[in-house]
Amino acid sequence: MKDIKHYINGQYVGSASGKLFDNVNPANGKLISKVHEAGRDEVDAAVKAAKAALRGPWGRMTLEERTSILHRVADGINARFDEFLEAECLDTGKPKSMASHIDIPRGAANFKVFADMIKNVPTESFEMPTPDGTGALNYAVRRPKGVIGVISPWNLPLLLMTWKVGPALACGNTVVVKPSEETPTTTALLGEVMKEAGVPDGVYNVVHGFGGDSAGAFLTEHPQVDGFTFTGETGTGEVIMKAAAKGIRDISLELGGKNAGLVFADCDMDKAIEGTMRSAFANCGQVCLGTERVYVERSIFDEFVSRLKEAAEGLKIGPPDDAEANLGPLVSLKHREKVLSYYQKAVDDGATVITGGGVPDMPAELAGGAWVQPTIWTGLPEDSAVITDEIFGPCVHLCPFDTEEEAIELANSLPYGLASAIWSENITRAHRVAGQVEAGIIWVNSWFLRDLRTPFGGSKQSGIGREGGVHSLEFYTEMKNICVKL
Ligand SMILES: NC(=O)C1=CN([C@@H]2O[C@H](COP(=O)(O)OP(=O)(O)OC[C@H]3O[C@@H](n4cnc5c(N)ncnc54)[C@H](O)[C@@H]3O)[C@@H](O)[C@H]2O)C=CC1
Ligand SMILES: O=C(O)/C=C/C=C(\O)C(=O)O
Repeated sequence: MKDIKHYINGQYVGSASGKLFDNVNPANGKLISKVHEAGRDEVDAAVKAAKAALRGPWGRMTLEERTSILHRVADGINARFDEFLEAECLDTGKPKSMASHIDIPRGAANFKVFADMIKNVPTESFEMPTPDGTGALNYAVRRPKGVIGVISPWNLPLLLMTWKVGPALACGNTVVVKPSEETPTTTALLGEVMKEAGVPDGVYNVVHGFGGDSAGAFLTEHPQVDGFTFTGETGTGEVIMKAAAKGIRDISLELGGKNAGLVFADCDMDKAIEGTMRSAFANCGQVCLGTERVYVERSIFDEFVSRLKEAAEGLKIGPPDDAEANLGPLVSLKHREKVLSYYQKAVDDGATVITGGGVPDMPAELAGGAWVQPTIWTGLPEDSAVITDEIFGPCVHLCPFDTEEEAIELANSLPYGLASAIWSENITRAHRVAGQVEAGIIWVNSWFLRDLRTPFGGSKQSGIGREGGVHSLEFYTEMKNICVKL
């Protein structure tokens, strides 16, 4: 049985405690590997290696050298594409058809895009008058922030981890990554690619383990980490924020959501159905940008419900290797328990179950997997927990509205503000509504269309800060102003 070790200072090392935990395939419940759980000592060694590497060859490299290495990292991921794909799909159960188009290519792109960006983004400069008439020149330079603690989730493991590691390294930082305990493999594998690409030892470190009282907490409590970037649940974000406050460390938090889709009667129905299918069911509903509540203008409500039902019932549930499958399992049986508890709650709160609501029949070899049916409800009151909580499953509640004002009010009614999808062919309305929905990311007539140069993050309880484009560079660097009296 394969064991997955930490990657510290350029070496794979096991835990001194000998503590290992199981990494289970969610498609069949079988053990994939054993994973070393880091104690405080391994986390300390990783942070110290990262600190030392800042002063080593990495810190002395020219921008050109550093960015060429990051291009080699991207090329290295692509060269081992099938290995990354296999590992990601074993850990998550997601269809290979999806991971080969989204997860793995984005893992490589996250290095290339930010390596190119850091070379091309200017900094500011201001000339100023002085009383003696000679003047002064101010100019800003970027310096790395230091050691960045990266705590990443399980839903898009390689994509979301590299979304942080790519810009952090492009800006000259070093990192200690704590991947989700559910999906450790691709983060571990990336250590090999880093080595092959010539990334100096200590620049990229990985420690495995859980959150509280384990590797995650040990990392956030470590005083030599200079900043933290995290994607995951809002409650976890609060805990990390508290830990970061000690020592005044910077944070970037991309947290939970309960995003609204708004479908107006003047939409292109085919596009709205196709888009809502993806925003409700892609990655088995485990995308923070997904729309678990969709409000549909009353005049097209019945048609929308029946067409979405037909499309959802056409989804093919299956394991990663099934080329026809477009719905994999949830990440774990534990997560399925949570999702199924909301399926039950929906019934208790009086929902009409349009489709799904339970566990599908699967062949015997997949019976131990974390399968759930794609589910559509109508008829729930807006204060039901099914409407107010992030479920993170393949489910959506559909609710009719009568006016644009009502749709906006419904979209804005929750304390989250991550994303929204608006469906309307009336461009004036689309702009007007987009401007009023309280969320960091609004898609009009699309969903999850990503340009990595754009600001990405949530408002309200969906996060603090923005990453993407120059916003990543802002977070991963310290801007220093140099004022020269002429
Ligand atoms: N992308 C997103 O927005 C995600 C949202 N979620 C939501 O969170 C719910 C729970 O899933 P979890 O995996 O438990 O999410 P989580 O937020 O607890 O875990 C995400 C990462 O944070 C780490 N972590 C947890 N507690 C920590 C702590 N005290 N200190 C430092 N690191 C810590 C975990 O080990 C993991 O690497 C899901 O049902 C879903 O609703 C989960 C994963 C991703
Ligand atoms: O950066 C992206 O394109 C995707 C982001 C998705 C999440 O942050 C998520 O699902 O957690």
